[in-house]
Amino acid sequence: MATEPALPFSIVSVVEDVLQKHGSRLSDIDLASRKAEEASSRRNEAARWLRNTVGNVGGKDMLAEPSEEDFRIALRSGIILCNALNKIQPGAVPKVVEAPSDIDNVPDRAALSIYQYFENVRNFLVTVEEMGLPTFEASDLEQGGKSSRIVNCVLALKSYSEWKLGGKNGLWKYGGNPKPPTFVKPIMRKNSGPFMRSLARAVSLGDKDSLLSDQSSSNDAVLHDRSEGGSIPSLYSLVREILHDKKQEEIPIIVESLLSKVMEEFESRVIIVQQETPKTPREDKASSKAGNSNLEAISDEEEREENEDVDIKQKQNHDVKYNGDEESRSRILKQQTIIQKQSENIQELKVIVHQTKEGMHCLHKKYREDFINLGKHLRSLASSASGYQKVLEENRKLYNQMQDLKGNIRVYCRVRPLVGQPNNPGIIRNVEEDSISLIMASKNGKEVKKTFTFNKVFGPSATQGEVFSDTQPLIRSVLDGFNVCIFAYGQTGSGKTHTMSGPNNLTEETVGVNYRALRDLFYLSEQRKETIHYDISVQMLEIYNEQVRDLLMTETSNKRLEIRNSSHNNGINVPDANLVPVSSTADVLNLMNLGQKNRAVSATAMNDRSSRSHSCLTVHVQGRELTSGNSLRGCIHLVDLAGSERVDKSEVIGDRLKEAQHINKSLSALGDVIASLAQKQSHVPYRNSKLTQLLQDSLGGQAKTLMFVHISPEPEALGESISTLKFAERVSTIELGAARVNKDSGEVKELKEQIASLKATLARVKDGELEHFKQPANSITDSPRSKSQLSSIVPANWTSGSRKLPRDDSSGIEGSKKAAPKLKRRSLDPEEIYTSLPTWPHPRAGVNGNDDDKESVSGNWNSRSMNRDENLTTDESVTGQSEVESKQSYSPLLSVEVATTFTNDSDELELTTSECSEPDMNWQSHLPKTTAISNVLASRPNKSTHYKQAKNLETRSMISSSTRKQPNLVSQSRKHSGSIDAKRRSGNAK
Ligand SMILES: Nc1ncnc2c1ncn2[C@@H]1O[C@H](COP(=O)(O)OP(=O)(O)OP(=O)(O)O)[C@@H](O)[C@H]1O
Repeated sequence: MATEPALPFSIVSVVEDVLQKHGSRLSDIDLASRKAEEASSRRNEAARWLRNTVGNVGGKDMLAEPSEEDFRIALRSGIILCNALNKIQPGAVPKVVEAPSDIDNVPDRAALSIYQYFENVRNFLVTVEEMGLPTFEASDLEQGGKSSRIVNCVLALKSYSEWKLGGKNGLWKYGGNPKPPTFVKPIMRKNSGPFMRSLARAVSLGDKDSLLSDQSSSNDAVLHDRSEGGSIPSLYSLVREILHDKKQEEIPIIVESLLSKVMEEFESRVIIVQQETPKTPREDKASSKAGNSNLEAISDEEEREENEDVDIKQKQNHDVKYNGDEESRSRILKQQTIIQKQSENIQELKVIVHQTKEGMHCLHKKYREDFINLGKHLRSLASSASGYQKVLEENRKLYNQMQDLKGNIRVYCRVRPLVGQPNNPGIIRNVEEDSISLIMASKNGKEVKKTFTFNKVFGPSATQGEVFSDTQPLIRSVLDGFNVCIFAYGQTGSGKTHTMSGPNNLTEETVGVNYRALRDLFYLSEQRKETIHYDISVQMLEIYNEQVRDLLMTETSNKRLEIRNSSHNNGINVPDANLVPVSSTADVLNLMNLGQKNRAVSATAMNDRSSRSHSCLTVHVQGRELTSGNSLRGCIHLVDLAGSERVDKSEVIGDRLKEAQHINKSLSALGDVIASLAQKQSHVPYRNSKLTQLLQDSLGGQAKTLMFVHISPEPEALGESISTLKFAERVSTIELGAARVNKDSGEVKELKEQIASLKATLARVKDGELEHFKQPANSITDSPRSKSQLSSIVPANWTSGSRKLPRDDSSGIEGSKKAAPKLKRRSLDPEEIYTSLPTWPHPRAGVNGNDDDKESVSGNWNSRSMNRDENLTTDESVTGQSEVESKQSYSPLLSVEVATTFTNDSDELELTTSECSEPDMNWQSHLPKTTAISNVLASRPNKSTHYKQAKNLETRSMISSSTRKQPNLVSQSRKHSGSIDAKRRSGNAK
């Protein structure tokens, strides 16, 4: 509920002003007669009441209308007063000294009066004061005293008596004019407080009636406590100061006049105040709100704070208005000013806070929008990344499909330039992109041009880089989990080693396929490192006289290495050979250097550095997809075959002859395998030679094969060249099924490894290879033996990425040169190469640094690997069974016959010897081509007349002369197979 606001001025201030304005005139008022009348009236009233109450005292009655002197004398003894008091309140004065009945006879009347005076008057005054009634001084009973105060006291008693007789209870409050403290020291009794407090309350703010009644009326009694305030002492003193020297009878008139003036002043001030009353803070706030839209957002809390401020101000205003102290008023005004300024500052701060909140809100909104947009952007990026991965997968798949369409056996032909005559074409007449024409002399002396077609033909001027550019896609397939075989075929001196390794003096331009292939592997694996982790390791093997040797051994060892089923050994078919991890091309060069040093080479009549052994650099790649954990493995065999020329030209005897026989045998076995693959026979005779065993996992439907056929342009090499080209042309017509990627999920891979390990252990136990059982050495880093070998191969400071063989390695090369003075070997010293190779950018990096994105890993690895797993055959070592097969399939012709014989048998042997015998292989029938290849091989010129030794004839009998002469190869081969076998057996017996 709303309360009336306090007035901005006090009663005291009004009375002060009125007194200042009219005080002098008040004193001029002649009120003597009125005062006298009023005093007489009041005295008579008091006298009558005493008379009625006390009656006769001492035989004398109080006069009804006594004079002032009579009234004083009558009361001077105190007896009437005490008796009157006891009448009102019995026992109030316990002992009243009565005057003797014969008071007139008392000798010392004056002394008795004094006695009475002291006892009765004192008791009366004390009691009256305790009752809260106005008192008077004892001297007022003497002559010259103020009888008006005695009258007041009596009238107060009368009023009290009437109040009490009226049956009222509680505290009786007297509003009369008490005795001023300045006249006499008040007698402070314990019960005097209530009377003084009631008087003080009566003269309070707005209680002008009580104030006036105090001074004027005889009905001075009941006043109501209606106000509170702290102005009583000031107001009291002001009025008292005006009235104290006035006569009793003048007071009512003075007060009346004063009151009227005060009323006028008061009313005028109220009017002024009402006119000047400022708008309330709430109204201010409302108008401020209307004018300032910014403040509309001020919260309720702020409004409450504002109201509190306003309340404080009002309270302070109130204090100021009602506090007459100018000093405190100015102090409060200062505080108000400060508060006002602070309030303004607060308002400014509130505006700033409001604006800041608005800004924060906007920022929050903006950030939220940005966040949402960022999320959308991220989602689209994630979607794009996912799509990109799918595109990559598809790209890889298409890439490998494209490779498949090109054929999994590809044949490239390369013609070496004529030695010392680079511009002399020799027997080569024309070289196209995919064909080569030779000039042959016919029987009648005319020249006959013979053309052969291949996947690619490189003329004498083709560079090493050009040759490799068409090989590169196969290298990438290795990282996609395919097996690849690249081998160089051709007669001695035709340039096989030049293509695979490079010439004697290696430069950036002249390094061969081996080095470039590994460099590509490292480059691509680095590009794919975000998705796939690759481990690359290398083996170097040599097949010499049908014995497998480790070219990475550091000590001379005649230990025969066994070739095993690679599926049992994590893709490694010669587990006992050193397998050296490599991480840079420098590692590769060092290893190739070591292998070159260990390679068995021997002099021949045709080429002082021709190798009479097959060398094979095998690179094993293990990949692990970082996201899925799937693993894949691929390997590439880089084979530099021994010379394919016929033995009679080599003019060798003894050991050289034996070497030639083994070489021919292995090359014939290679021809058998390829012919079988062309026939899509269920059995492929891989076991007929160490070479085909070694390359088994990289020949056929599981792999991609590239044959480099090398041709010498010399006229005297024409026969060998024609023979080689015919063989190669037939091979180039072979179409195999799609290659399969070797990819296992992590679980399948683990299980397969366990199975392979168990079966390998079982096989070794059967073979009595307990030592191997105890120390399986799949990797040079896995077995102590391999580690010791590695430490002997590699110096202690040879670490990955910076491996270099010491300088004295070249002395080792020199040593080998001394051992074989006719032989040269090319330098693979990394330092030599590096000094001649300033920088070696990736061939395609300059065009598009993201080749891998274009040609990448194939898809559906899992499905393929699962199919492959399901088709796993009985696990038996491929070793130890070649004898059986060699009897059945010795030459291409025989292989056709044998295949025809065994195709429907599907004996266990076939199932266990080749994964190519899987029933789901997509072989195509090319029977006429089979005849053709037979013709190619059979149509080799009968060089028996050139053989200078009878043993050479036996060697050449691998391809039956009678068969070669017959066009119907199949029937003829069948017809003569028995005699061929007889010849071979005879030769073997010799
Ligand atoms: N394309 C070529 N360009 C230039 N020189 C070549 C080329 N091919 C081979 N030669 C050179 O011909 C010679 C014989 O080559 P290479 O040793 O590579 O023959 P090969 O077939 O490996 O012989 P072998 O069977 O005895 O190992 C070497 O001096 C070699 O540098």
